[in-house]
Amino acid sequence: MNIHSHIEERFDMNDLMEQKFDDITYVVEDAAAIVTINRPERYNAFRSQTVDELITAFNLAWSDQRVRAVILTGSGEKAFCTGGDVKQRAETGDYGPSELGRFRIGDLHKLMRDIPKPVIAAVNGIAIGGGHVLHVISDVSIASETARFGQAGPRVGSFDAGFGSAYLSRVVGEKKAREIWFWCRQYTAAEALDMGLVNKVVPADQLLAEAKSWVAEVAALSPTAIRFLKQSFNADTDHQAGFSNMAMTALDIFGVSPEGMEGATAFAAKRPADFAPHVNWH
Ligand SMILES: CC(C)(COP(=O)(O)OP(=O)(O)OC[C@H]1O[C@@H](n2cnc3c(N)ncnc32)[C@H](O)[C@@H]1OP(=O)(O)O)[C@@H](O)C(=O)NCCC(=O)NCCSC(=O)CCC(=O)c1ccccc1C(=O)O
Repeated sequence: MNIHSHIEERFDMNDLMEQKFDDITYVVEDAAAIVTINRPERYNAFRSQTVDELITAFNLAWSDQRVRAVILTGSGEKAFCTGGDVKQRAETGDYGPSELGRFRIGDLHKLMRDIPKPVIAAVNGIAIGGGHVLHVISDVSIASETARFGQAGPRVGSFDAGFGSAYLSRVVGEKKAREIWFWCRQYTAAEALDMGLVNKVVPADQLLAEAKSWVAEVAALSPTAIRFLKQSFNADTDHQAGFSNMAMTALDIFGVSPEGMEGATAFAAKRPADFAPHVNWH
């Protein structure tokens, strides 16, 4: 018995896929696991439960011998993912209840890097904040012509001082990464292509077909070579996981501070945040 049949015997993937998801959908089609964030009424912002479900989905995709690459996308045409659910944060100061009592966004980032199969972000609309980070840490990004990109943390009292900033600067360079974070501007798909933030831009109605064709193409290649290569690319930036841990701890404290809460409360109230009382440089 080889290792693969052993795994299949112990874990019937069809049973595992019976999992019920509320915030995402998960389907396996040919060699592709398609993970769709499904909270269109919140522009696919994630809460703790969404992150729990994404972690389950990526673990399923990792174990499923049929799956050769994962496509991560968002439901609807408006948004890929708009990051943390700011309305939830304004309401409760956190991202809501979770399976293990923790908001495991850092675990999700690490899992997306560690899964030994390419992760393809199919960016179908706006990717902002923590949603932008999800596409940045994906192995490749394919964008619809209507997609928009940016970070929003400093506008809503948040930041990602882990992969979201350090790895972004590896992708687009220090100057551009600092511009993206410090000015919280939004960029078109064409601009994203120009700065090397995405691999390809296609018309919106061709996005999923394009992503699936990338899966079919990579599925014909050596899975072990791809696995080694992904781990080799990661090895060069894996130390950033340490910064990420510190960033999560910092954000736990900052998120509920008066300055952090002003950003979230202002967003929920649809008014500009007033950060002036929080200027405090020693
Ligand atoms: C995305 C917008 C620019 C879209 O603007 P617009 O087209 O004008 O539409 P709106 O009317 O604003 O939005 C439509 C509708 O969706 C709701 N919505 C949008 N985004 C969110 C959200 N993030 N949370 C909750 N709800 C959202 C919006 O309120 C509207 O609802 P109505 O009921 O119709 O009013 C614009 O919407 C926008 O700027 N959105 C906020 C983007 C944002 O600030 N995102 C959060 C950034 S901070 C973050 O993601 C933290 C990430 C994180 O959790 C983290 C923590 C620790 C370490 C690392 C991370 C990490 O990196 O992930």
